[in-house]
Amino acid sequence: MASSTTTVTETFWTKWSSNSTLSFVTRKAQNSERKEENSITRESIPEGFFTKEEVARHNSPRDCWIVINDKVYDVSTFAEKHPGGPIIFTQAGRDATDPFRLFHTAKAWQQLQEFQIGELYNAEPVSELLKDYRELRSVLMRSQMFRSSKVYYIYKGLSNFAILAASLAVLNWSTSFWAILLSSCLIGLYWQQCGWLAHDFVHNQVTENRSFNSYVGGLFWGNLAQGFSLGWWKTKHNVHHAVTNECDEKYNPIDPDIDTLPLLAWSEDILASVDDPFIRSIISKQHLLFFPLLFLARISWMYSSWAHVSTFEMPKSLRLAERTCLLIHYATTLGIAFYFLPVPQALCWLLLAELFSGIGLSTIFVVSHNGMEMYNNPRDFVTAQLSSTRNIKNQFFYDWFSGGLNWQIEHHLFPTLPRHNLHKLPLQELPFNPSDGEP
Ligand code: HEM
Repeated sequence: MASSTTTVTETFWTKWSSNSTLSFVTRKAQNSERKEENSITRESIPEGFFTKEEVARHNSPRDCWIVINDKVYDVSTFAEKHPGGPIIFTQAGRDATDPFRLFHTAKAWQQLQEFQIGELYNAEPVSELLKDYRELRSVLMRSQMFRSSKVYYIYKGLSNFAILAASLAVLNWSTSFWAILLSSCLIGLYWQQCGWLAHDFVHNQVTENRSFNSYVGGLFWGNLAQGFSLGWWKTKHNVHHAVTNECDEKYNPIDPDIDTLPLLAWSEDILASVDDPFIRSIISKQHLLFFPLLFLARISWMYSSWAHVSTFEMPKSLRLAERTCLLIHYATTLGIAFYFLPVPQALCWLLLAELFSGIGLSTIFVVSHNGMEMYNNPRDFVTAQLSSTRNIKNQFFYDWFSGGLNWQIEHHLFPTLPRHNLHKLPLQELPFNPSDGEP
């Protein structure tokens, strides 16, 4: 059995190398098929069937159809009540089969049935790439690869506290310039590492209990330890996973992580969408602004977090929990600074810690996605991920420093796969239990 597993993974990974050709060929084939479909009239389609083009016209929040496994669903009445929030709109008028699989439990698959209105007419056969991806996913499920090691996550939590303790120990030992520099660097690292741990919880990698992951793991490691809002980050990050590096045809980002105008534009097409001469002049300096801005990332994200928990859109109890945890974060950080250091040095320590943590977080994102393709022609999930996501060759330090996100492609294809299993893809011989099916 193990050898068949290896074959599936090998086949899938081999195709990555020829992916751009594959996507070009697939697109060409789709275009010619589209021309043929245009000649199809509504009368010639059996009752209960819809063409891809018909589905694509229902592409707004109030009129939202999606396709999953060649079945057509009208989610217009549900979209605003969706527990995962507005991410559902990113799939309006599209085939959402693979993004849907990323995020949901059996409960959502059941609920989905309520919304079916028909089936896709003349559904195209699934590409070999997608077929392999889906097969690989089910192999990983049957091999228990989505089960986390609790020991690993306890170790991660404890090792984060060890970094915090080291930072405090340095301040306790000396308040010299070098000690302040080292301690602020360590606390910045602590926040960054807490961020990766919150990331794992919020992706439901750590336990199967989703409420525990978000409201215990996410609130503790995200809001309290790291100082970012769970709700703000989760909504933004899940959308980033569903439509990585995607812009609309007017080059407005759909992926919020590349929504950096008026400071940075990630492609010439995005730049071309900017008319304002003042903004163009700022962007023309982006090669100079780029690295300083990366240092400021954490300050900007803390601002967005507080702005998020100040709105009244979230449930009252969650807002209270998020705010309380954020306030504890601010109070403990200020408390540490002013307990150990006089005011000017304390302020320097705080600023340096924010800057170090900012660059530590943002560089991981930059190397993983920026400089990869930005696209406005929606394509299948796997092709989209492969064209917009980059791995960094594993080194022990970088693996640890980046929270395992040097395996960014694997992470994007399987966001709920625990961090400690990412490096086992693609060629590892997996333990295989044929009795465990896909949920
Ligand atoms: C009729 C269509 C849909 C239904 C019935 C549905 C239902 C649900 C349900 C019940 C949950 C709570 C978690 C769970 O029990 O699985 C959920 C969460 C979520 N949904 Fe959907 N959903 C739909 C479409 C989509 C689409 C198209 C996307 C985007 C690709 C999406 C993204 C999410 C996300 C990101 C979450 C949050 C997951 C988490 O808490 O970790 N959903 N959805």
